[in-house]
Amino acid sequence: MTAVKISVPGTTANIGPGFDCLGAALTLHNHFVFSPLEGTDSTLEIRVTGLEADRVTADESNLAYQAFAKFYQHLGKTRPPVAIEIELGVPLARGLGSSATAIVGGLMGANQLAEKPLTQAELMQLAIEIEGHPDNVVPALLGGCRLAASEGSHWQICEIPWHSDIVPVVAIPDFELSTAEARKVLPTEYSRADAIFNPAHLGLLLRGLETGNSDWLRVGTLDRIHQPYRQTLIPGYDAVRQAALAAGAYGMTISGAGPTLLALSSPIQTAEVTSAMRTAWQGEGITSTVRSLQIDRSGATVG
Ligand SMILES: Nc1ncnc2c1ncn2[C@@H]1O[C@H](COP(=O)(O)OP(=O)(O)O)[C@@H](O)[C@H]1O
Ligand SMILES: N[C@@H](CCOP(=O)(O)O)C(=O)O
Repeated sequence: MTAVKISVPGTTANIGPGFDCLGAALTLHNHFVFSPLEGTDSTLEIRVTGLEADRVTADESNLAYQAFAKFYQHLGKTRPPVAIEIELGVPLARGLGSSATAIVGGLMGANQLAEKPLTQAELMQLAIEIEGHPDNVVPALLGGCRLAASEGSHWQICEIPWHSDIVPVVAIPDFELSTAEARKVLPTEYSRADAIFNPAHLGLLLRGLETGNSDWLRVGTLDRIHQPYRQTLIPGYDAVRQAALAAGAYGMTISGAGPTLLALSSPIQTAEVTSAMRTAWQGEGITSTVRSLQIDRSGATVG
C-alpha cells in the first residue's frame, strides 16, 4: 500500500444558537499523509509542519494517531506501524475545528490504509464518539453547513442551504482557548425561558442562512446556551461585536468554543467588517488575523 493523502477543512461550529448541533466547513485546511512504516523497528513516526507546528505532539498522544488507533480498536485488529505527516493550516485551539480535522484525518487515513472496510456513515459515527459532539466533525467530514440530530445512537444529518450573499469572516486572536476549558464554564441546567429562546432562534437562523434575510440573521445568531458564559473568556468580545455590527455585519457569534469570533457579512460589507474587527481587537491590545472565507463544499478528501 502506498502513501495516502487526506485534506480536511476547519469548521465554525454552533453559529450562535446551534450549540453542539450546527456547523459549517470553511476554506482552510489541514493536510495529512499516512504511509506504512516498513524496514524499521519503530511503530510510529510523526512529523508536523505549518502553523504553530511545535504545539502538536509527535508521539502516541497525537490526536490524529489516537483516532487512527481507535479505528483499529473498533475493528478488533492490531494497528500497523505508520508514518504520519501533518501540515497545519487550521489554527490550534481557536474554535476553528482543529481537533475535528485531526479526528477525521486519522480515521480516514486508517480506513484508506486498511482498504476501506468502513463506510463514510460508520466513520462519521466513530468521529462523533471520539469528539463527543457532532457539530465540527460532521461538516469536516462531509463539507457544507450541517445540522445533526440523534435518535438513540443513530444520527440524522441535514444539509443546511447557505445563501451566496453570506460571507463568513473569522477574526482569530493570538491566544488559545481549549474547547475543554470553554465547556467547563457552561451551566448544567437552564431555565424554561432559555430552553424556548434557543430553538426559536435556531429556526430563524436556519431560514436566515437559506434566504440571506438580514433581520433573521441578526436575531437568529442570538443564543442563551453558551455565548453569555463564554464571552467572559474572550477579552474584547463586546468591542469586536459592536465594531462588526456597526460595519454592517448581519450578526456575530463565537466560532466553535472560541476565542475566534465569526461575523456573517454581505459580500459588499466584507472589507469594512474585516477591518473593523481587526481594529477593535487592536484597541484592546490583542493582535488578530481576520480573514473572509467561503463554505467548503467538499469536506474531507483523499488524494
Ligand atoms: N492536526 C492535528 N493533529 C493532531 N492534533 C491536533 C491537530 N489539530 C489539533 N490537534 C489537537 O487538538 C487540540 C485543540 O483542540 P480543541 O481545544 O478542541 O480546539 P479546536 O477549537 O481548535 O478544535 C490541540 O491542542 C491538539 O492537541
Ligand atoms: N459545540 C462545541 C464546538 C467546539 O468546536 P471547536 O471548533 O472549538 O472544536 C462547543 O461549543 O464546545
